[in-house]
Amino acid sequence: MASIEKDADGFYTPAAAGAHTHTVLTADAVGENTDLIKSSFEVSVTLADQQGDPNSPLYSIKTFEQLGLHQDLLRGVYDMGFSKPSKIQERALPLLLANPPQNMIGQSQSGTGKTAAFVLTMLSRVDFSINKPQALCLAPSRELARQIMSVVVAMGKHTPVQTEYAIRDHLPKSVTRVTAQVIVGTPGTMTDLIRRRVIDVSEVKIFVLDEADDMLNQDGLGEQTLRVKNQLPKTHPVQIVLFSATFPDHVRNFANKFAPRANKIELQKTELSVDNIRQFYMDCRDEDHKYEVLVSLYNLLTIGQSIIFCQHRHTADRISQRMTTEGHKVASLHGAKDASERDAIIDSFREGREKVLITTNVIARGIDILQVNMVVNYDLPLMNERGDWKNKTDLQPDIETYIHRIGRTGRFGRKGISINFVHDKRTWQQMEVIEQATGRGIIRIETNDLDEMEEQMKKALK
Ligand SMILES: Nc1ncnc2c1ncn2[C@@H]1O[C@H](COP(=O)(O)OP(=O)(O)OP(=O)(O)O)[C@@H](O)[C@H]1O
Repeated sequence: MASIEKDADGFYTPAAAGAHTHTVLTADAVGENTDLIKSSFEVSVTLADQQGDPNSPLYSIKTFEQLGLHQDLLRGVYDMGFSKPSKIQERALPLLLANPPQNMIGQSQSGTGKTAAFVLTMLSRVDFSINKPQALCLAPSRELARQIMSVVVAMGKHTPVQTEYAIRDHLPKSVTRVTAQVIVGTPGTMTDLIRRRVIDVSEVKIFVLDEADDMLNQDGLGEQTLRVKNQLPKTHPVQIVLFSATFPDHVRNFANKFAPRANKIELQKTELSVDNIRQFYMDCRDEDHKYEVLVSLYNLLTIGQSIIFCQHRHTADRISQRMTTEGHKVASLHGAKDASERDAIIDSFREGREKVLITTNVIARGIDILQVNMVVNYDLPLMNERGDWKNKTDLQPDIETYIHRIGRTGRFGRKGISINFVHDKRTWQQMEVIEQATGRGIIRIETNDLDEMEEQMKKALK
């Protein structure tokens, strides 16, 4: 790997922002004035405004043409309806596409378009005349791996790219060789397929970790992720690309070793979450009251779509079963369900067939469903110092998971709201810690004042 010149602190500093243009759809361009068209028109106008605001993470002075993408990929990007790059895309893509390839540690808020940045890089690195794996991408959940793959397929639509999954229960045991060029998966299955030589890594040129801080967490997926990296060829450089909305201090050192001499795009601690997500809390009397409050919110939860996060699988099961018995339509998703069941549940939620999804941290990261306008932290995310929440001692608020959970709403400049349930002094203090760490106010709403909640919701989502 060629060494890279950087500033005295070792960081890449992008050029100062200059003039910008607004891209606004005209009423004629959107056609008839149905509600759906009107709302997509409003979103487009808002996005265009934000993409022209230098303080927004969606801001860019460049066009996709100026970022050095191949014509076929540009067509893919425009087919997806993107008109201008976001800040992370504008800053990261020229560095990611430079030759010789350079490593990257990239940070940008949730919902600001990191996926496109690394997917376009993977597709740019592939030699389509070689039928061997060349780009590997790992994510912490099968749901996220499947979503990333949908972006690879959409952006690569005008290329001959072949793709394959490395997720549990996907490839039949009879498959002995994968010829696809881009492989997206989870670390356990990826390691296994490489070890069994079903995936031949001899031509791999780029290795991407989405949600990289999670993938490198030494008490979680870190060991398996490192195993994949150690299986990669030593005969030629492999570009290592790490992306996340969060990089807590305890994984930064490991990230720097994992992606040596990387170009870095970093956020300040005060910029971690986007301000289009309004945060609220409700002070419940006890655990059982939390359930009653959730049920009382059902009508508001179903205005758009909502995701309810619990700390444990059994809580997700318990409240979804109880709500279902009481006549509400909800789905529940967690890691103890079968692979095929998980796929069916998330697909059905994505298609809007269910409006309320009760889940655990399994989909706290990366999942991109634009209609989700509400996130409820039924339980606040907690962990102990070692990043382990199963061992109940010494549990502290898990700031990173909180940021990712609320980031399931407010995607790419849209408005969203989050509601935290607290029910005793301890949970109240935990929420205070979260409020301080994220630097954003969390507003109280009375548990019995649904009118106030509705009013606040209208204001927040306007
Ligand atoms: N340049 C663009 N113009 C319009 N929409 C975009 C653009 N780039 C990305 N998007 C859309 O924005 C949404 C969020 O993008 P993406 O899922 O990549 O966010 P992310 O930064 O990876 O978020 P997270 O940290 O939650 O994983 C997606 O629906 C994506 O299609």
